[in-house]
Amino acid sequence: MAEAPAPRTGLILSLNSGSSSLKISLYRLTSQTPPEADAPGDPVKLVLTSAISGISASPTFDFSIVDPSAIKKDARTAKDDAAPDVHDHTTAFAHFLDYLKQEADIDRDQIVHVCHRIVHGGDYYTPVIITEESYHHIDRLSDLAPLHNGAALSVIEACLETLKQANSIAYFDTAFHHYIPRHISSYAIDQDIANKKGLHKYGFHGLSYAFILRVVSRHLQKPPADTNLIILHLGSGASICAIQNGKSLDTSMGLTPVEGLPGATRSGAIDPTLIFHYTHKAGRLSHKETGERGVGVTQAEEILNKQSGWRALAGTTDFAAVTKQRETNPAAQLAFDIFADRILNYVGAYFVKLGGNVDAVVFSGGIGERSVELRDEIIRRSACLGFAMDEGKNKGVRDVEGEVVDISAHGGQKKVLVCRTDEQLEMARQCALEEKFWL
Ligand SMILES: Nc1ncnc2c1ncn2[C@@H]1O[C@H](COP(=O)(O)OP(=O)(O)O)[C@@H](O)[C@H]1O
Ligand SMILES: CC(=O)OP(=O)(O)O
Ligand SMILES: [Mg+2]
Repeated sequence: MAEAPAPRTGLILSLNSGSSSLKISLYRLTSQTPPEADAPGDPVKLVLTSAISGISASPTFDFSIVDPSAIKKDARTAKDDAAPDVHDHTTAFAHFLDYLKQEADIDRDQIVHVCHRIVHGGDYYTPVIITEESYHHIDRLSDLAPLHNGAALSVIEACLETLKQANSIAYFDTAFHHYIPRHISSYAIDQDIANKKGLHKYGFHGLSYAFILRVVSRHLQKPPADTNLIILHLGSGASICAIQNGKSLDTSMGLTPVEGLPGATRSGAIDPTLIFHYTHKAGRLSHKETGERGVGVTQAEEILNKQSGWRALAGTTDFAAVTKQRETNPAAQLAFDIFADRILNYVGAYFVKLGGNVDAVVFSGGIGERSVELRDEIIRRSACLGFAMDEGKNKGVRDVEGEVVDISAHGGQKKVLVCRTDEQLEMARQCALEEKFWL
């Protein structure tokens, strides 16, 4: 007789090191027995959530306990929104651990797995437990994601030190894009060199796209494998993905997250030779602090990743401020207009690539979920593709309540949706369902 699987207990901590934020969620398993992958409901239940935003500008801190049984009796009542002692992902994580100790009735030893969002996985396409080998693999890719991999590794190091009993597991943004057809993921360069050095489109925000595909297809009452979408993930880093029959067909980011749309501090796509006219020191190593772990990047990479985007155009990394300042500040108007223009380039191209077979255009990410003005601009200007939005519904969505909100105009041929993405839940869910992590 087959042996019954061991009961599963414990907590899963999910950490999402974004370029401007550290988002953290803690979950309990909903069942001690292994759930089916297609079972309704989530295999995990949220206990608490925390976010440190604006990490390198003016950090703010949010901490909220969802499960009342996890609230500590003598919790301090003051909850600081500013986090002056935070200046990078390591100090952000330390700030969270301090709050966890003070506010939550949680035995840290119950945390069995810590899921880490790793932006660049190179040729790793499935989640891996952090070992010396996988750690060095991620480290070697740091210069292909200079705002991300190093920051995530610093948080991994802190976890290995403070949560010794837990496995640290890496989940890769790049995995979702693994099956992009070769003629779309290849650059028109010497293929021997491209293959030897892994120079192709990887694509990012994959955990977000996986989450959105799942909840939007459920909302549309279609199997994911029959769902076709144009998803806009617009945050400090912004990208767009064309989903055909539940798979990534194309996405705007490339070898690195700098390709495609501009962002808070990133240029987005430029003529690749521009950088040599911008500075004659493009290839030299940057003398500036190159991230928490001092990853060596060139001046070109420093300029295109950290000194461009809204920061360079409008003097702020906050797109809400860019939007607000438009009336009085032409530089802010230019930043807004450039973003809208580049987004429209992809909406048009992906609509054509999908042969017009698009169930919905979906807005997500910090900007996509909150900017009434940007959604209005994009949908108004893509009306020729059959998208139409209800102005009242659009204005009503400041913060998405629930996972998906339909803001389409009545009678519109194609749906316009806003989806609150949740990369932490996507990782925790995959972790709970992955048998090999629970043996
Ligand atoms: N009300 C708002 N209107 C427009 N943009 C906003 C608003 N609130 C937040 N944002 C933008 O969202 C960005 C954060 O996006 P998010 O996806 O959470 O970040 P990250 O890229 O670090 O994961 C902020 O930098 C800010 O520009
Ligand atoms: C890939 C990327 O740019 O991620 P984020 O938007 O979280 O910084
Ligand atoms: Mg993000």
